[in-house]
Amino acid sequence: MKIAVIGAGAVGGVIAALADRAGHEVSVTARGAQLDAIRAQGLHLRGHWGEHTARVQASAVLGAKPDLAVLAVKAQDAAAALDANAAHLDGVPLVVVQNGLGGAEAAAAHLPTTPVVGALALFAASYLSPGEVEITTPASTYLGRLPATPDSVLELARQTLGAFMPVEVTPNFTGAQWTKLIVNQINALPAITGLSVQQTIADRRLRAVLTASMLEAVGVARRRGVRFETLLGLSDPLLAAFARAPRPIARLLPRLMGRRMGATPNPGSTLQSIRRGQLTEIDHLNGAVVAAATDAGSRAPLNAALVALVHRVEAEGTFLTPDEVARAIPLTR
Ligand SMILES: NC(=O)C1=CN([C@@H]2O[C@H](COP(=O)(O)OP(=O)(O)OC[C@H]3O[C@@H](n4cnc5c(N)ncnc54)[C@H](OP(=O)(O)O)[C@@H]3O)[C@@H](O)[C@H]2O)C=CC1
Ligand SMILES: CC(C)(CO)C(=O)C(=O)O
Repeated sequence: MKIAVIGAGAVGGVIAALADRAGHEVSVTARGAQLDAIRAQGLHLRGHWGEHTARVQASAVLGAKPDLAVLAVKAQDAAAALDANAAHLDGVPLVVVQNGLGGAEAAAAHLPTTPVVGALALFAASYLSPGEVEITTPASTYLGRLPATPDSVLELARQTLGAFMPVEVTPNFTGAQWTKLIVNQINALPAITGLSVQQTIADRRLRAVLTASMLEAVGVARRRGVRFETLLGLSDPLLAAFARAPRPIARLLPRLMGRRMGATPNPGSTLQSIRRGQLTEIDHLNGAVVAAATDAGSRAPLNAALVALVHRVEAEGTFLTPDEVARAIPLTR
């Protein structure tokens, strides 16, 4: 099958390399040093799903219509990437792999003649040098149909991707987006401190901030009537118990999440953008919690403070120490 991946970074690079290893005819779009490296020496995958060098067709924009396309750019780049490739996406099933709320829905609204499947990657991947992608934690990718997407398109995506990577389908995609957004509360602190996800969770001061921001995000979701989908060990009843638990008990949940992530250092996708000197996706992660709170007539001050600190690091290029974070985000409990 002809599979195109738009945005062959960490997640897109993994999917493209796995599709190539499975024998598909793969084309990717990329830019800058990543495009040059893929053209010159292929796309090299390593980590939990083995080693593979994929010699794929690489360009700045797609040159032909594929049978299935995957969009794997950060949220802030999605509209421009869709516009640039729109000529070859008309009627083509498109899997949108994006954290945050509403990425798949926005893509579907942007390209009304393209049937869209939403996807949440639960695996963790790093792209820290051009042409090299690494799986740091293996896990499934959850797929969900949008209201206007035919079942046959979801089934095509499930069968095609599921043949070379672990895939699950959920009927509660909104709930899955919210559970993943709770998991992605882990993204901001590594971007602020330069520490890995595992180091962040191991630090008592940072774990306290993380727990508090997760509790705030769970509260916002509840006020909006969200039923969390079960993923990565987080379920609706578990998150309800987390919200009710005394704070020292609640702080065990990030520890559990860290343990599930394993020992390979995971910078998270937001710190990876900082390390590459790029703007981050934070407005679509903690920023989405702030927007959802505002929509529900309430506030999410901790999530807003984390967004502001990530923007400060983007602008100044200097990480904060855990003590500086604790001073910048004083907790009442
Ligand atoms: N990394 C991870 O572990 C996980 C990430 N996610 C989510 O998946 C999505 C993708 O993240 P991730 O793979 O980490 O991001 P990356 O930044 O690693 O990859 C995106 C790639 O797309 C490129 N790109 C952006 N716009 C265009 C364009 N118009 N044309 C061609 N290439 C383009 C980027 O180039 P450039 O580098 O120049 O910006 C980059 O190489 C995000 O929503 C993220 O939150 C979900 C689960 C895990
Ligand atoms: C869950 C996590 C942190 C995995 O790396 C992720 O989704 C991200 O980095 O954006």
